[in-house]
Formats: sequence, C-alpha cells, structure tokens
Amino acid sequence: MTARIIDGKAIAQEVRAEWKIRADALKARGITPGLAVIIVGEDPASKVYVANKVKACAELGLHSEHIALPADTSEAALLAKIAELNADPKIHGLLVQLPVPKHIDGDKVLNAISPDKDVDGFHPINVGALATGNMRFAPCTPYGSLVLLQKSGVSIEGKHAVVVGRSNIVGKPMALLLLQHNATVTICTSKTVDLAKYTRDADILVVATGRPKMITGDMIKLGAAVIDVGINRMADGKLCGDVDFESAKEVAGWITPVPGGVGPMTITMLVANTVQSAERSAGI
Ligand SMILES: Nc1nc(=O)c2c([nH]1)NC[C@@H]1CN(c3ccc(C(=O)N[C@@H](CCC(=O)O)C(=O)O)cc3)C=[N+]21
Repeated sequence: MTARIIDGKAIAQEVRAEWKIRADALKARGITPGLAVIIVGEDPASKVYVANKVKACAELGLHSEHIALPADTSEAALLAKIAELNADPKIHGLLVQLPVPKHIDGDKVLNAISPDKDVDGFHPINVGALATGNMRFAPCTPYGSLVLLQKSGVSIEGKHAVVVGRSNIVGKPMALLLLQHNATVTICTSKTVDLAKYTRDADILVVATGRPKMITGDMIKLGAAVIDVGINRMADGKLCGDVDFESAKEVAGWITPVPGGVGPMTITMLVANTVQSAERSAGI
C-alpha cells in the first residue's frame, strides 16, 4: 500500500480562499483585519515562519505588523508593547513568537495578551474554553491538523486517535480537538512504555515530539492517517519530520509530508483566527 499524500500547501490555498471571502466582506464594511507578531531575539527557524506569515497576510489583504525586539529586551518593555497592541484598534490578532529568551517569563507573556486577540489560543482563558468545548481560538497547529484530516475525508468520530507529545502548544490542544470530534483519544509521551503498542492501534496518529524520524513504518497501523507535526532541520540543511516518511508511507493510508504538510496550515489558521477575531470585534 502507498499512502495518499496530504498536500498541505494545496489545502492551505483552498482554506485561504474561503477566509479571503470573509476578509473581503469585512473590508467592504471598512474593517481590515490586522495581525501583529512580536519576536524577541534572533531565531533562524523563525525567519521562514515570519516570511510565510507575511505572504499569507498579503494574499488575504490583511494588515500585518512585525515587531522585532532585541534579545536583551526587558520583560517590562515586552509587557508594555503587548499592552499597547492590546489597545490598538487596528490589531485583531496578537502573538509573541515562542520561545522567548530565558530572562522573560513565558507564562507572564501569555497571560498579558488580551484573550480577545489571542490568535494562538495560548491564554489560559482560551485554553479553558477549548477544554470545556466553548472554543474561541483553537491553537493554529492542532486546528490546521484537524482541517487537514477533514479536508482529506478522514473520519474522526469513533476512531482511535493517538497523539504522541503532550506540549501545551500542540499535543494537549490536539487531543482536546479530536475529543471534541468524538474520537477515542490516547495521549503518549516520551516516557510511554512500549509506545509502538499504542501507535500501532491508532486509526489517526498525530506526532509532535521534536524527535526526527522517531515513528517508523512498523509502528503504524495499515491504512492509518498520519499527521507529522515535526519540523527538524538536519545537518545537511534539509527538513524532516518526526515520522520516517519513507517507511511510513508504505503502511499508512494518508500521510502529511514535511515540509508542505502541517506547516502551511499553521499559517493559514493563524490568518483565519485573525479574520474571525476581526469579525467578532465587529459584532458579526
Ligand atoms: N507563538 C507562536 N506561535 C506559533 O505558531 C509558532 C511560534 N510561536 N514559534 C515557532 C513555531 C513554528 N511555527 C511554524 C509555522 C509554520 C511553518 C511553515 O510554514 N513551514 C513550512 C516551510 C518550512 C521551511 O521551508 O522551513 C512547511 O512546513 O512546509 C514553520 C514553523 C509556528 N510557530
């Protein structure tokens, strides 16, 4: 068997076109959705992310601002910038690129972002809203992964979904979203004893561990849908996922590539959340 490759770039384009209609409707009413991204310090990986995000905002005709602060920016100065953007009516979505430098308390930063502009969905109020099924902003990577499954025709209800990785930004919210869609959900961690026992039982397998190629074909159920959230840069400069694509594609029913899988969808859902936030602020 050879898996159907889930084309994240193509699906991202399709979803962006849907959101462009909504952005255009807002602009017709004189409201341009606006996104602000704050980056503290230099991180080579964030350059691609920022470049792709700028492109997506431009495609949809959104207003976007990039605030690049030096690595030695104080916590107080960062919190002041967040307060300024919280109060800025041109800005409907605001995020601080993670991780922040060690001298800054990341939780304080997430708490400072207005829950109404928190397009990452990382503020405790929005985390709680997702956990109780009253979703406001779904975190972009899990949200994008869910849309990839839906657009690929993978059924979720009643299926066994296994999420490997329990981070606050991917694993935990992914598990909650799948649960919301009536999957039977198992969350595994790097400490899980006999991980393959769980992954081999997964109809839907989402991998977000940050460990290159740790899931191999022999750990996957025949016909499973495999979503690879990992983006690892190898010594040769090439990107690879947390799944060993070559062996996995022989067993899986569907699989996302890296790059060109979850990454483009993360950006798309960030833009979608920004448009949704602007709609909400306009009372739509
Ligand atoms: N507050 C916050 N929110 C985030 O959403 C966030 C963050 N911080 N910190 C960094 C990570 C990383 N991230 C990526 C999103 C898309 C691609 C992406 O577009 N990848 C493409 C291109 C990859 C490449 O060519 O390098 C792909 O996978 O095809 C990459 C990385 C969002 N992040």
